Amino acid sequence: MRRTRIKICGLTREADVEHAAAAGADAVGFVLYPASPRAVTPARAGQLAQRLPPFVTPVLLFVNARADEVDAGLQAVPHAWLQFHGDETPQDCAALAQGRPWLRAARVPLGAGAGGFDLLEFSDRFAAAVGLVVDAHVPGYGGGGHAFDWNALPWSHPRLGAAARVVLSGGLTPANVTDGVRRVRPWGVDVSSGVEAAKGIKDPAKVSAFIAAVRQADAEGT
Ligand SMILES: O=C(O)c1ccccc1N[C@@H]1O[C@H](COP(=O)(O)O)[C@@H](O)[C@H]1O
Repeated sequence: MRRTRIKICGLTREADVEHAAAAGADAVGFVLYPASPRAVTPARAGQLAQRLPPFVTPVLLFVNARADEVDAGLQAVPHAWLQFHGDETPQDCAALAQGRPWLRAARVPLGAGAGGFDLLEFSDRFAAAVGLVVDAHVPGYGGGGHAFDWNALPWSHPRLGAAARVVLSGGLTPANVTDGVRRVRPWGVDVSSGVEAAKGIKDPAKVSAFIAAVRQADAEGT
């Protein structure tokens, strides 16, 4: 059976970290972007990451961060993966990551079609990324709770390795993620708004429902 990897992002509370891990998340995200309503400091991310059991990966999310800011995050959470969600070039990402695994967010315009966004070109440009978080283009760079047109991109193209590098993101919810996994067949999914009670506050029932909805699509073998 396929097993779509699941990242729950934008955590700010110990209880939410512990629930996400217990419910079956593969990764949790901490937003180190001060302008986000879900922002945490590096020190706080370090405290939260200590609540994770083995094999659940902490991911530090940055938007156009300086090297010293990324360094501070990695000092606080040394085993973290990195997610670059801004305008970083491939060279920026490689330099900032210092050999750590990193993901790069792609931002697909909203509305019908992909609005000129070329996923294959993006994938080639960011060939050194371990994964591409394919998100909607929203103000504030991300976390907007809006889904783009999943039918507009060539997910099964061989240049994407049958979507093996794709993490579907943007406006996912317990109600739509089963359909998203069926259509895209991504390696993973990433969610923030769709499992929240309020910005930065996760709803445990929504987190559990989201993970169950992903597993439903997995069980269908699609
Ligand atoms: O969560 C944020 O506040 C955020 C801010 C800046 C960049 C990215 C952010 N979050 C990421 O956005 C996507 C989609 O989120 P949503 O599910 O639509 O709310 C996801 O990768 C978040 O990690």
